[in-house]
Amino acid sequence: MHSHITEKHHALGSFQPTVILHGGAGAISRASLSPELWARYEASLWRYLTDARKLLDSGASALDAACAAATWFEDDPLFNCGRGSVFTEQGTVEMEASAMVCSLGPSGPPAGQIKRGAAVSLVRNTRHPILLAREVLMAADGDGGMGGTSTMHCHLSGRDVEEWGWKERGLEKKPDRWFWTKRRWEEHRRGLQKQNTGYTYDDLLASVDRFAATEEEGDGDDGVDEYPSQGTVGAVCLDSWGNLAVATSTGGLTNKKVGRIGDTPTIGSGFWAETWEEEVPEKTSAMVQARREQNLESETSQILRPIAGILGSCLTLFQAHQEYQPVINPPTHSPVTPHHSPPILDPRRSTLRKRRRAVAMSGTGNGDSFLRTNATRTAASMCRFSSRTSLARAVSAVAGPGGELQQSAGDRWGHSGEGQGGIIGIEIDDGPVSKEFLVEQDYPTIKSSSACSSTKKRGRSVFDFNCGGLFRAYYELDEKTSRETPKVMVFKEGY
Ligand SMILES: NC(=O)C[C@H](N)C(=O)O
Repeated sequence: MHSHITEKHHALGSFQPTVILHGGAGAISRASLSPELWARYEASLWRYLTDARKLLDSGASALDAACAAATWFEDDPLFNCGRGSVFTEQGTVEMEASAMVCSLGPSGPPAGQIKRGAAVSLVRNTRHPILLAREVLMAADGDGGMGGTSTMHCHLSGRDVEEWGWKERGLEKKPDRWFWTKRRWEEHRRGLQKQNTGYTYDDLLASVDRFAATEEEGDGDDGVDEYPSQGTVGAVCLDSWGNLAVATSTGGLTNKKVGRIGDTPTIGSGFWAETWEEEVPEKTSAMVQARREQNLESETSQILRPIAGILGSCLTLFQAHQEYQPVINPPTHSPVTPHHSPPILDPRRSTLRKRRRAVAMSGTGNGDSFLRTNATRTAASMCRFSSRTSLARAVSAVAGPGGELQQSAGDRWGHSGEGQGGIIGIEIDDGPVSKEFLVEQDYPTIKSSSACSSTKKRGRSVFDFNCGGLFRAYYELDEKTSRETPKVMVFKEGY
């Protein structure tokens, strides 16, 4: 089943691999999610989480592991992607997928670095749309019929790219009915209730298939009736070399217009990965810091004492303009406020060093809202342009309660699915900075911080959502024992 691991590396690197998955977000409630149905989601998420982690631990790259996890979801009719995708208004299936990578590792560019991100949309008959997105990501000049500048395209759509995937890249083609599930069909019909024509799922199966029927058929009845489909899937992986990768796959929204493109294949909206370098105060021991401060005090007083009287008020003004870094205040609309104002760091008191950081994210929810807010790049930009902002904080500001997505729905919030969603992600950096420097702590960062005794550097897995639930799976770290435990959740609290 898990046949998409392509690379094995012999020596593992200095990062502790990790993975976080989502299986969709939306107005999920206990009433709509029976214990039996939850048990099925939990089992699938658990299996894909632990299997992806095994791949990473045995040397798979972040891109391989993230794409492999997405293919497992794509074959699982429980989720709205691949087999089990929702129907369009016209009763067709149009899938979308994307992949993106970035790296902190010193060992050269990871797979796909040249292009970094790529996506496909309007995919109808490819068994694993995520593998098609991956092929577009990897396509290089003179390679398999996508020569010239076309190799640099980062979003391809429709029949031609599918044909290329099947013919040039050996991807698997499946007939329409492979993707049709009774559950999605019922959802589709319920959504179109007002125009009910009495056309049934059996009629659908009997209708003209674009291909001859094959031995494999869609999962006719998966026993799931009521739960509204939100199940876009996403996998964010960190491999041992400090590469981050994100893979996202979806059937889109139930009864979407034919031809509608959502956030999943739109770079910066439903997925993003980015690395950068920034200057931060070096983490120094308390003694060194105290000595430095003493020296600074005495230097300052030697210079200033004779002219203190004259310059007094001017100096105050001058210092006010020497603040090291703009502090991003939490958005005023967000109920999430840090308990303390972080101190302003004086560059004269700290040695600056270069720090490399990287983040990768996958979103799920109302894709049009993700498009309108450019959700995932917005969160990355908060981190990038204020080095004091953690990914946990940025994700909450965008996808948490009262955040940017919710705000974007305006008066329509709560009346439709607009604005609803969630984001998962992983953040890594190449070394610690003083705690006071960071504006964070009060956000749902999963305990996986670098502050543990292991010699491996760790990523920080994060998530937040503004709606009833987010199907998610990740590893939680016990800082005392350094043991990591797989965790599968849907609501804020346990099921
Ligand atoms: N369930 C989802 O996440 C749907 C997807 N974001 C879309 O709007 O296409």
